[in-house]
Amino acid sequence: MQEVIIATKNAGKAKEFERMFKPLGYEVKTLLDYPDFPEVEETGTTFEENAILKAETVSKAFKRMVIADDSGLMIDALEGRPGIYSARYAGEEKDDQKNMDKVLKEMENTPDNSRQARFYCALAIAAPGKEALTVAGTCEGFILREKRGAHGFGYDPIFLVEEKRKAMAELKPEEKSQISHRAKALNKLEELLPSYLSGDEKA
Ligand SMILES: O=c1nc[nH]c2c1ncn2[C@H]1C[C@H](O)[C@@H](COP(=O)(O)OP(=O)(O)OP(=O)(O)O)O1
Ligand SMILES: [Mg+2]
Repeated sequence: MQEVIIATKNAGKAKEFERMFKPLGYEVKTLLDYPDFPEVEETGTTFEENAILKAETVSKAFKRMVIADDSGLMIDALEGRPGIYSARYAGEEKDDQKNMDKVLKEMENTPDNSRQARFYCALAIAAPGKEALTVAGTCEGFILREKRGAHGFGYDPIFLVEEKRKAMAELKPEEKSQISHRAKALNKLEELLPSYLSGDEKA
């Protein structure tokens, strides 16, 4: 089976990429398979910049084609926060429960009709000798008032998926990987991949 390297140390993302790449005939390797590889610092100001940083750093080190994911939750009532700071919203330890608790607290007094939010996923692909390319996907929804469901990772328990009327964490993994921001971005990447690999980057 062909192999694809995803520049992530996030186990939740790794599982989702495994599920999404399997039908395409790819075995997924992530940085969890290379625990000594240092975490890439996310110094960019956009999801796209951070995804490129991660993809290019790992691609240069491995001399291989690499895909990276930078993603997060954007809440209208919080002017787009936590945004690119989603992973460390409640501190350096990247604790999903603490991050969700902080959001729930900040949204305590936000009325039901003002709780719109979206997940955003930027994927970057980098390969030796090629300029990196990015695509993005979003998933629309609302911030719940308490955690619901046990699937997924990150902010999934407090995010009501608009088209499903269920918390993201209540969706089975196969359902999430049909409708998620990550799935939509990956669909776009799939379309662009042949021309990227053949070197015709403008196509
Ligand atoms: O489908 C999702 N469902 C719930 N939460 C999600 C999702 N997608 C991203 N998120 C949240 C998790 C984390 O708080 C942040 C990603 O931060 P982000 O820097 O991209 O990932 P990370 O540091 O965990 O791993 P890495 O950089 O090694 O890929 O957004
Ligand atoms: Mg990160």
